[in-house]
Amino acid sequence: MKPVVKICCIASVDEARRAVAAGASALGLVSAMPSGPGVIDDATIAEIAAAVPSPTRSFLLTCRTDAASIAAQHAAAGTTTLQLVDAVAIEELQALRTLCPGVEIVQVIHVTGEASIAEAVAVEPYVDAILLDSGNPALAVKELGGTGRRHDWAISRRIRDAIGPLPLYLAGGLNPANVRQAVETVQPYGLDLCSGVRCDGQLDDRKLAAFFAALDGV
Ligand SMILES: O=C(O)c1ccccc1NCC(=O)[C@H](O)[C@H](O)COP(=O)(O)O
Repeated sequence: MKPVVKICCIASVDEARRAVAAGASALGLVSAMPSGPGVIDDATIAEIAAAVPSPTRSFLLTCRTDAASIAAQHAAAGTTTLQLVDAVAIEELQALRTLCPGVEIVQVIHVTGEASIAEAVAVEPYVDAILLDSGNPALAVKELGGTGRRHDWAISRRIRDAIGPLPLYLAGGLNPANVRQAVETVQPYGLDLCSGVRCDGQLDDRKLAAFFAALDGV
């Protein structure tokens, strides 16, 4: 089945509309992060989320790790989905379920090596989807996304096979030239990208169209 596409680092209502028109079924709104090119302020996140037409989903990307704080941020943002870009303790994931009933929770795993497989398997029972990305949370200034880098898709495929039917998104350096190989290798439920459809930080309609055209051929 052809993967759904989430366009991330959306920075304005205009970018949101253009991404949806191109074929995106989800949009990513990046809140305060230790690093990265896609961060926008909380007021802009709420403005864009309110303008996203149903059934398009709006993902709030947060690096917070305590349930109460994440739930408060999500309520203020008005988004449909939570994307946790840093590791969150199991007890906090359980608390988040109670605090945000009905809200889809997507946990990011940064694929840094074989240990990432066990990390994904450990969180699988507590989340609605896993998103594999290419950050490096071990750095002094954490990298938690928007790197434009690929990771080892062979490990991503092993994670796909290890977590059973749970939806799996693939992110990290995806672009029109490599998306076909990415889908054939990993067989993800969804694709997520930021830098591959941008020029000088701005969403680029030609790159967007090229990405969806490349996906049509998969
Ligand atoms: O873009 C950022 O600044 C960012 C920072 C911290 C966490 C996530 C961030 N971006 C959101 C995403 O989920 C990206 O789509 C994902 O990391 C892939 O980015 P890219 O490799 O540039 O396609």
